Amino acid sequence: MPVVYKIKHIYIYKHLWKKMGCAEELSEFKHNTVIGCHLCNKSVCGISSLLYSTVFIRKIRPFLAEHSLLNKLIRSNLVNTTNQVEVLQRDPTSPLYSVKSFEELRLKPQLLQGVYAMGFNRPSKIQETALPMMLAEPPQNLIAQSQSGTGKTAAFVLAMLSHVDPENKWPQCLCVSPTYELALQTGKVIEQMGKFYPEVQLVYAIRGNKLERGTKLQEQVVIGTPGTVLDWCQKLKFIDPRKIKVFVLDEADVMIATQGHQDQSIRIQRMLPKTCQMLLFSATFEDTVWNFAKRIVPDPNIIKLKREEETLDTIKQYYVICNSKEEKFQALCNIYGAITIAQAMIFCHTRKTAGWLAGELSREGHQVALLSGEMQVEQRAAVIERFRDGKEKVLVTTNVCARGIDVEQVSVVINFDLPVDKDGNPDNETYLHRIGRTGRFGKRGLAINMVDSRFSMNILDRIQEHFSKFIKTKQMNVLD
Ligand SMILES: Nc1ncnc2c1ncn2[C@@H]1O[C@H](COP(=O)(O)OP(=O)(O)OP(=O)(O)O)[C@@H](O)[C@H]1O
Repeated sequence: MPVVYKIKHIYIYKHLWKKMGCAEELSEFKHNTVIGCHLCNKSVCGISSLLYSTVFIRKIRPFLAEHSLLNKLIRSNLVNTTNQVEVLQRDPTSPLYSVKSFEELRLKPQLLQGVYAMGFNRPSKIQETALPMMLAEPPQNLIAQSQSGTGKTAAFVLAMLSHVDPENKWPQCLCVSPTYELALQTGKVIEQMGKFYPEVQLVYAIRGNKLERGTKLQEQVVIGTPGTVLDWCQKLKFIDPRKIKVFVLDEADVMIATQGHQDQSIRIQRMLPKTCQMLLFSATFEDTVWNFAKRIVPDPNIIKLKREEETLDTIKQYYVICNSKEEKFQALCNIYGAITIAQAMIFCHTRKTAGWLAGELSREGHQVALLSGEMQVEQRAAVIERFRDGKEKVLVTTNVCARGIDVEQVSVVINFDLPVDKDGNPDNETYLHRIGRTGRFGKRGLAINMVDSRFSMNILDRIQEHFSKFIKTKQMNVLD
């Protein structure tokens, strides 16, 4: 029997360590997660800390591939961060902090089962604070803000499922999402959370889901995009809006950034009964979002963050200086090995740059996915699905998927171009949404901003000022 080191439930065999050609002392990797292959009883080491593991990972990559362990390696990142989440949940300053358990939130047993099956141990701050308000009798309206990836979706999904009367076979909860992809994603959470509550059914009011004229929906929960939901309520009459008990507006900031969505949402809201509970969630609350929120949610409870609380400390932010687009590309190639240990998203300002970058990376032999606005929504959803499954490690995109998309393995976000609005001013909300694709629910994340001109440096300075957050500079080779 070889000597086995046990580090946090996972094993490493000493003889294999040497065989893999690892000259480094084991102690150097003390804090790392180590994984073993259960199938062939061999083992290999995986490292959770992204940055100082690159060389090591390169060395063991062939071994991992041989034993189909690449996916487990990514999982090992998650194993370690479970501890991180638990630590954060005990820190009163963290958005994941909670004093209550899910039991204390008085959820239905079927939902409690669903929550635990999803691997949630404790609620986050937003879940702990918002759920009692949302579940109170009589129902209360709520406008709520919480940082990206802190469990807002899970919070309102639990509220909706708690309010459904499964005996009544008609739509009772209506959730409006700003995009097709987000509607699908939230729908998945509803399906997972409601897994042990099969009497409650869900239907998607999204483009492509064509129902026969005269259909009267029996599903109790409807999730969709504003245009289709409006049609289903008004023109096609699949939904009787007067019977809706809970109305959720998710990602309100994204909603109002999209032409026509604000108007459609208000028209839907006007058809709902006065007694309907209105819930509005957003990660950012600029004045425009506030005005919209107050118009749509009468007499609300409000949960709001201070500006300096909006960014998450678990996401480390840096910037690197390059002199041109080509230099940015070269810099990206240099750290490619590091960013593909887990998954990365690269944001560009235009479809043209995104297309160019994805093409260049592919020419260099890197396997990347491209997601941009001109693609059909179904095509976009398929790209996201492949990325979520880890089939591609790098997703090059524009703002089209900056917001709301939840892929937990994303550990690096790169702003190939900094986000600016149409007047050339910093787009702070988009910045927050983009970097929020990493650091999901307490996981560590890295955001790298590529600065290639005085103009972009000025944008970055203004972003730092806005969030009162100092962003450090780094040399690209140091990042590697
Ligand atoms: N209590 C919990 N315990 C563990 N994981 C959780 C918990 N609540 C949510 N999560 C997980 O955290 C991740 C982020 O949650 P969610 O998508 O609900 O965040 P969000 O605040 O809606 O994010 P965004 O602002 O980007 O839309 C998801 O993968 C979700 O499964």
